[in-house]
Amino acid sequence: TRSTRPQRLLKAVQKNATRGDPQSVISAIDHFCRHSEWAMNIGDEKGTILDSVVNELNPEKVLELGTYCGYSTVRIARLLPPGARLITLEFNGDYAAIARQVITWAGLEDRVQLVEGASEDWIPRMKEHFGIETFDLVFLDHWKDRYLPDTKLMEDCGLLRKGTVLLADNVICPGVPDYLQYVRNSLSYKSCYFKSHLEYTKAEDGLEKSVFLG
Ligand SMILES: CNc1ncnc2c1ncn2[C@@H]1O[C@H](/C=C/CNC(=O)c2cc(-c3ccc(F)cc3)cc(O)c2O)[C@H](F)[C@H]1O
Ligand SMILES: [Mg+2]
Repeated sequence: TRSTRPQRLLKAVQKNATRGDPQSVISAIDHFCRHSEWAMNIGDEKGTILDSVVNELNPEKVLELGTYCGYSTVRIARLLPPGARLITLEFNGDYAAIARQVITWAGLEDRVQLVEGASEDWIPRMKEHFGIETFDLVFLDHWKDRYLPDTKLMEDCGLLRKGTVLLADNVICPGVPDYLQYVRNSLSYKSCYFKSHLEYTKAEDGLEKSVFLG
């Protein structure tokens, strides 16, 4: 039967990227998505904004909601010091299998913990299962109607501390209106919008960076 797009994306990485070289993995995926088949990775333009937020924070503990093929996982993990940890949640087994291979091709498997499961099931287990008290950075890029409930769940589970940064993809396209309204009006967050474009297109999109104030 015909291969899937994530399988073809992985093939492009294995063909065009150098093992152990995260930048070549990023470039191979961006080239594939720009010239062969569009895929919903954050992409190179918004990816540069993600990079700057990670570099500014120098986070020890990072949570990613929605791994997909692992593109943003590689972007974030390549900037982390060896002692730091990125936990990424993905409940689609096919996507998780592809992402594991992409992350390993980049040579970043020792900094990344890919958990195959749903965010709503695993957010409440971060303390007892991973020994994580709070996160320094959370990257939201999963189902758009889950950004807000999962943010409230993270608050309730005590996973956010004064200064924790939430970075949300797609706040314009496809859009996350309920989440935006919440973080922009809540007294518990200082929020700002980074205007950009939908990956590999000219359509507007952007990232919302929200600092939890405790
Ligand atoms: C709900 N809890 C979950 N737990 C674990 N993994 C999850 C969970 N929910 C989803 N996943 C996992 O997270 C991923 C979901 C990504 C969804 N992303 C998008 O839809 C998305 C869409 C566009 C887009 C824009 C314009 C257009 F014309 C078409 C598409 C652009 C983007 O950058 C996106 O991120 C994965 F697929 C799913 O299994
Ligand atoms: Mg996205």
